[in-house]
This record gives sequence, C-alpha cells and structure tokens, in this order.
Amino acid sequence: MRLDNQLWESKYREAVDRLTREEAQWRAVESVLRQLVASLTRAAHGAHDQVDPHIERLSAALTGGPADAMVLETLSNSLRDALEGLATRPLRSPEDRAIPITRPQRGEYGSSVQSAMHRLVDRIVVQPKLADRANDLRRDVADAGDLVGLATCGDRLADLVNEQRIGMQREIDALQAVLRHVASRLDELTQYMARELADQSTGEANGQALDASVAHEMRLLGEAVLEAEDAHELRERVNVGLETIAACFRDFREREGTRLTAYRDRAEKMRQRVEQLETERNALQRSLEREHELAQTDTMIGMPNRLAYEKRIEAAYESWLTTSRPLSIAAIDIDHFKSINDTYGHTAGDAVLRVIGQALLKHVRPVDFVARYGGEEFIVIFDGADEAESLQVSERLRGKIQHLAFHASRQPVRVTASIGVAQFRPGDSPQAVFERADLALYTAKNGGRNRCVIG
Ligand SMILES: Nc1nc2c(ncn2[C@@H]2O[C@H](COP(=O)(O)OP(=O)(O)OP(=O)(O)O)[C@@H](O)[C@H]2O)c(=O)[nH]1
Repeated sequence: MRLDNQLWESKYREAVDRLTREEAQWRAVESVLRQLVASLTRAAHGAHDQVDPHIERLSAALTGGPADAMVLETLSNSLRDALEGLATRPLRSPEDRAIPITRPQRGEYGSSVQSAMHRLVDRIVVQPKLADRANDLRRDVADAGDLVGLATCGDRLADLVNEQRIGMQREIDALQAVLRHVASRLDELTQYMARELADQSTGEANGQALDASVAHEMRLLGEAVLEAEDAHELRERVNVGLETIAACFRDFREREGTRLTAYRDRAEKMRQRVEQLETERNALQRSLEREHELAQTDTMIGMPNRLAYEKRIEAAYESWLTTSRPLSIAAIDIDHFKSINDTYGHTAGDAVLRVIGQALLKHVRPVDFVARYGGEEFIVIFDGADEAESLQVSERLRGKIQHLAFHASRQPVRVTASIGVAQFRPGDSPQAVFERADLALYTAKNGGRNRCVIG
C-alpha cells in the first residue's frame, strides 16, 4: 500500500512537472505569436481605411498588456470579416501611406512594405553606439524574403528607436547633472562675491571708526595743549594722547589683520574652485567635441555620415542664398550591391564599401565634401561648382570606382556606381535638390547603370 502511494506520488509529481514545462512552452509560443501578429498588423496598417480601425483595435489589445483570448478572437474575427468585406476592392497604394518617403519607388526593392521600411531605416540617424545595429537592420530589411522576415525587422526597428530614445534621455540627464553642478558652483561664486562686498564694507567701517577715533584724540590733545600749565604737564598729556592714538591703530590693525587673513583663505579656496571648474569645463568641452565628431562619423568607413552631410548642406545652402556661387550635389549608389553581398558575403560587402568610401575621400577635390548617406549610397557636395563642372568630377569619380581592382578567389570583381547630379536653382531647398539628384540617380540605374545623369 505504501509502495502504491509512493508510486502515485511520483506519478503526480511527474505530471505536474510536465504540465509546468508545457505551460511555459505554450506561454513562449503565445508570446511569439502575439509579437508576430503585432508586427503583421503594423505592416498592414494603412492599407485600407475600412480595415485600419480593426487593426488599431487589435494592436491596442496586443500592446496594452496580456489580452484575454476571447477578446483577441473577437477582434481577429471582426478583422477577418472586414477583410472579406473588401473582397475585390483594391488596397491603398503604398505611396498614399503615411510613411515619410522621399525617394521615388524603386522596383527592385520588392514589396511595397519592404520598400517603405527600407526607406524608414535609411532615414533614421542613430547614436554612434547603435550604428552597427542600424547597419545590420538596413541590410536585413533589404534581404528580408517575406512578410514574416519584415515583421521581425519591424520589431527590431521599434527596439532601435526605443533605445535611441532612452540613450538620448540618458544624455539629457547627464547634461542636466552637469548643468546642476555648474549652477551650484556659480552659486558658490555669487555667495563669495556677496561676502566680499560685505567684508569690504566692514573694512570701510573699520577705517572710518579709526578716522573718527584719531580725530577725537587729536581734538582732545589740542585742548590739552592749550590747557597745560607747564612743560611737564604738557608732556604728560601729549604722552597719554599719543598712547591712546597708538592703541586705536593697534586695534585697527588687529581687526584688519583678522579680516585680511579670512579674506585670503576665502580667496584661495575660491581660486581653487574656479581652477577646478575650468578643468571640468575643458574636459566637458573635449568630450562634447568628441561626441559631436562621433555623431557625425560613419565609423565603419571612417568618413562623414548623413548627419554631417545634413549640417554641411544646410550651411552651404545658407551661403548659397546670399551669394551667386553655384552649388551642386551628387548622389552615388553602388550598382548591384546586393549581388556582391549575396555572392561574397556581407563582410566582403563591407570591405567594398570601405574601399569605395576611401577612394571617394581621396579623389574628390579639396573643396568638395563627401559623406556616406546610408547603406551603399554616398553623397558629394560641390560647393562653387555648377552642374557641368560637378558632372565632370562625378565622371572622374565613377571612373575611379570602376577601376578599383577588386578580386575574389583571384578573379577580378567589377564594381561600378551610378551617379545623379543636381544643381541648386532659385527657389530650391536642400531636400528638393536631393530629390532631383536621387531621381537622376534612378534614371542612371534605369539607363543601364555605371553612368552619371544630371537631374
Ligand atoms: N555589406 C553591406 N551591405 C549593405 C550595407 N548597407 C546596405 N547594404 C546592402 O546593400 C544592398 C542594397 O541593395 P539594393 O537596394 O537592392 O540595390 P542594389 O543591389 O545595389 O541594386 P541597384 O542599386 O539597383 O543597382 C542590400 O543587399 C543591403 O543589404 C552595409 O553596411 N554593408
């Protein structure tokens, strides 16, 4: 009987363990499915006005904490009904969706969702420490084979944006801490100044008190001289008067001595404080300059990044508005770069990007500015050059890229680039000129690649 009990007990334990394991597994599966549905709803949002409210309700239920299975089922049924109700009505085209798209549609990007996400990833400028992740994501979006792959990329993009936000908040907090520190030091300085002013008045008061005492004693002495009846008495009175005046001076010196010692102590402390503040300020300045430089550098290639381009073009545009100097840009995109990645791997692709980036840096003119715009796209600012001159330099750059001697397994690998050139015209904004250069770039692509086109 005891044996039976033990047997049941162990069986019961086994069953509980198994159920616990299974429950954990199902929870994990459920969580993945919820994430997947959330991602797919994100991808599908914007496709049709009639479907959007159902998608929004489903997304809200998925993101607002653990949702009840029945609620989810009801919501997903109503979404299915709405989708069935659409029957043959066309979905809204991707161009109409509320995604900030600046570049024209490129057929090769594959599905519209992929294209939109590609552009979205291309547009975000992240902190240096997140740059590698953003580059990986950019690559994975371009290579995603289906909607599930894209949905995962969507989740990663959301994580990236979130981390960027948290990182920025951290930087703001750190900056606020520095500001608080500086404010407290300034406060000390102000208190010091106030104390010094008060001290100065004490010094003046001491001086005035001495003046008054000496004047009083002199008056007494004058009277004594008049009143003295013989030389002896006169000497006595003068002696007492001088003694009193000397005591006034001694008293004054003592008080001033104490005051000056305290003043010197405070002044020395304040000098040390100011010196410390200066050291801290210099360190902060250096780290800010470093941060600034890092934020504008593409660390993979070691050249200015898109943020640097945006700052530079803004400055060039401002001066273009006030002078008659011409200003042009060129958008450079490596041809069939995906196939380089696919054939030789991403590491080889990265190396190609590095070599091309360095070649561009080497061969642009000293007055030109080149940056990696994102992915396999570079951008050059030709300050002071019109489109004809910029085209000429662009042709030279295209030739340099074409003649870079890439090899794989001892076989030469031909790498070329297409370039779109555009000059600023009256009424243009930097964005408008970029779009013209980008459009010209696609014309170059469509025209057979490895060429320069003016937009
Ligand atoms: N190795 C590497 N690949 C990148 C990087 N950024 C983007 N890519 C890849 O660049 C490729 C861009 O492909 P597409 O936009 O289809 O263009 P493409 O193959 O160059 O074709 P065309 O531009 O039409 O000539 C994708 O495969 C991305 O993965 C990067 O930092 N490193």
